[in-house]
Amino acid sequence: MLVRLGKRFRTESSTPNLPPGPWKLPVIGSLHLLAGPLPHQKLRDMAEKYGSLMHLQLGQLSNIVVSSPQTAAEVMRTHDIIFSIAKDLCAGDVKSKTCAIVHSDSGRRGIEAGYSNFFKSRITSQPQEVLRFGAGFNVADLFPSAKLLEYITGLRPKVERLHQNLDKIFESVIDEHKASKGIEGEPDGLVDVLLNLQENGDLEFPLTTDNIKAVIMDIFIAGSDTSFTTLEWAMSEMLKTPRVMQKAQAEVRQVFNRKGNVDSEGLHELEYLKLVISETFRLHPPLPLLLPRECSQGCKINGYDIPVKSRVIVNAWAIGRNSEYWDEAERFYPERFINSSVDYKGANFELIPFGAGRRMCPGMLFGIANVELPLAKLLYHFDWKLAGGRKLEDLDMDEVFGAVVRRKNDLCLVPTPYSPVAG
Ligand code: HEM
Repeated sequence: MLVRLGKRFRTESSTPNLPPGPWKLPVIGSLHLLAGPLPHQKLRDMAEKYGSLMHLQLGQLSNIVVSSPQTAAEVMRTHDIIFSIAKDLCAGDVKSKTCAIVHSDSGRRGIEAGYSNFFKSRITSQPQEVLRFGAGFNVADLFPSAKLLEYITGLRPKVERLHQNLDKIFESVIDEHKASKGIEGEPDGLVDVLLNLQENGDLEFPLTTDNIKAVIMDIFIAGSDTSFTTLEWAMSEMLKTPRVMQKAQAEVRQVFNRKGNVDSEGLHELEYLKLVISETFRLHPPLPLLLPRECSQGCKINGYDIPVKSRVIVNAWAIGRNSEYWDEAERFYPERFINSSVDYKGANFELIPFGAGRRMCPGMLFGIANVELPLAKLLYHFDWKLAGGRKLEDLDMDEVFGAVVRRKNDLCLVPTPYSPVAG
């Protein structure tokens, strides 16, 4: 008996004190509870029951789900060094190069020129596919030791095909840029900037052609759907709340009527539009679960043990709709940001559409510009109504989950051109 008791004592004392979480089945853990199309919503519902720091066993993976500003601050500010972004999404070395390039001046100018060239050409549906695979909720991802699952579920062949397609596109883009190097009148785009950096070697690290491809991919994948989705949600919410649409439109037209068109110079005068964008980020952060992090060494948070290799998921969507922090949290009400010190730049953990801490989005300023300018143009040049004579009450706000959460149903609108003279 004594031996038995001793064994039991040893086992109990070595059992980690995990954060609370739902019940689990053998092998799949709590995977069945996450079934359904919108994991960020399911995770929010579970967090209401188990708390803002929750343990969730999914297959072989131990997940820690964070759903409140305080816990997010604790994880992303205090424990940032311990949690690194999960390595399947991040060939770490390439990511740091991307960040350095996005932050460098020539990098930023190149990205602006490169974006328009790229969208004129061939990258169209690929970003969505990459983001879908990157979301980390594929069954094969949850059983990392069962390599066969990658083939049974078809994940590996699909990812490899996508990889080959993208590689061919990037290869041909790089070749074209090498061939047209030095042609007068051609502005330097992103690829030219990267090729120059590779040739002149003025970075702290050598830049290989594979690195260049990865950086291009990172920037276009991370920057295209995120901005577009925000634009679409902003338009949807304004249509649902005509008062906001009219106010935003009146502001844009008042600022730009003297010029007759919208350009980036007057954008800083659009104070109300900025509130609209903040409110859109609060209700519709394009990456609702940010990017998953991995715990590189065991640690304690709020008194609970966080095991090494746990995947840490921060539910930015749930945080933005947390009624303890936001009055009438589900209402689209841009005025809530008037005289508010809360913004989305990473210091206020109740609003983190760009993440926070060391791994915060390095493309934030560019992302905002990508939303502000087109939104101002849409509002200035057109009045909008729903297509097919549909009523505003019929406009749904259903979501579909990829790594970017976008509208489930397309937003079909009829534009009526606006003329400043008639206005
Ligand atoms: C509305 C636009 C955008 C939103 C909402 C957004 C949001 C985010 C979020 C939430 C993350 C993860 C941060 C974290 O987990 O803490 C991220 C990472 C990243 N974003 Fe953005 N982003 C946007 C636009 C852009 C643009 C335009 C670029 C590039 C030009 C970009 C490049 C990146 C990169 C490279 C990372 C990975 C950083 C790392 O791993 O350390 N993003 N973004």
